[in-house]
Amino acid sequence: MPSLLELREVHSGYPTHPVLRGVNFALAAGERVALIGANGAGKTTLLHLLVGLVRPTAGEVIAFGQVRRSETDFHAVRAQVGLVFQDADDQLFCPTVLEDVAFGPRNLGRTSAQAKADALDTLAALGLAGFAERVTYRLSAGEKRLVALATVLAMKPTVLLLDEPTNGLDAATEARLIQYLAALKQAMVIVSHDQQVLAQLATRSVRLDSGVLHHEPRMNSAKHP
Ligand SMILES: Nc1ncnc2c1ncn2[C@@H]1O[C@H](COP(=O)(O)OP(=O)(O)OP(=O)(O)O)[C@@H](O)[C@H]1O
Repeated sequence: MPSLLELREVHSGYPTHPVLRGVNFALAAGERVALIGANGAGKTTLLHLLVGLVRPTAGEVIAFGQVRRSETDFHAVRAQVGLVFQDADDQLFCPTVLEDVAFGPRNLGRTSAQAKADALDTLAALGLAGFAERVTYRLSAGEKRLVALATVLAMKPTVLLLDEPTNGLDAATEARLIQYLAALKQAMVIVSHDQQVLAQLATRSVRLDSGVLHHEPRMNSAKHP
């Protein structure tokens, strides 16, 4: 099966130090891959490479069968690949929750009525019905995390990249979120240190260590979609 997203021999880093050294990674349809590794291992960097927010110093990024290099290339990728940032404050910038969640669908060219409907549907599906008129900056950290996820899901992306999606959630909300994500058909990469995510959601995992990506044995406990 052709990959949705792929990194081939990718190197990345900053003038002071290398972060990734020759990483090979491929995400296929239906997979939910957990990306694990110590703090500072380069997990966020890897997600950002997949959507062109960080560019490789060597190697190739391939999305939907095409090598992507320019900002225009990645603009098209970002219309189909939804990234939920590690810090929800990087995702939310509108006065109200509804405006934030409708922003993405509207930006993709949907009518304002359709964007609003998509936003309200997504909020309801995430158990956030009633949040539409809330003031975004006054939400709790956990509420912000769920709304940040809603901003991405409302765009109905083909692929989801989730950077520590369960951080700061209470146990009941986390369980509900995992169940919700497990029912989605989209392929996803999930950066997580959370055992529940690994056990219940991931279909396999990869681990970054000293800039090298290790492919872990396949997991059996999570159900494949
Ligand atoms: N703009 C930058 N300039 C210099 N170094 C950076 C920059 N952004 C990230 N780094 C460094 O790159 C390394 C990888 O960072 P990254 O955020 O990808 O790690 P991570 O595995 O996601 O970490 P965590 O689990 O703590 O979120 C870290 O050492 C970080 O300090």
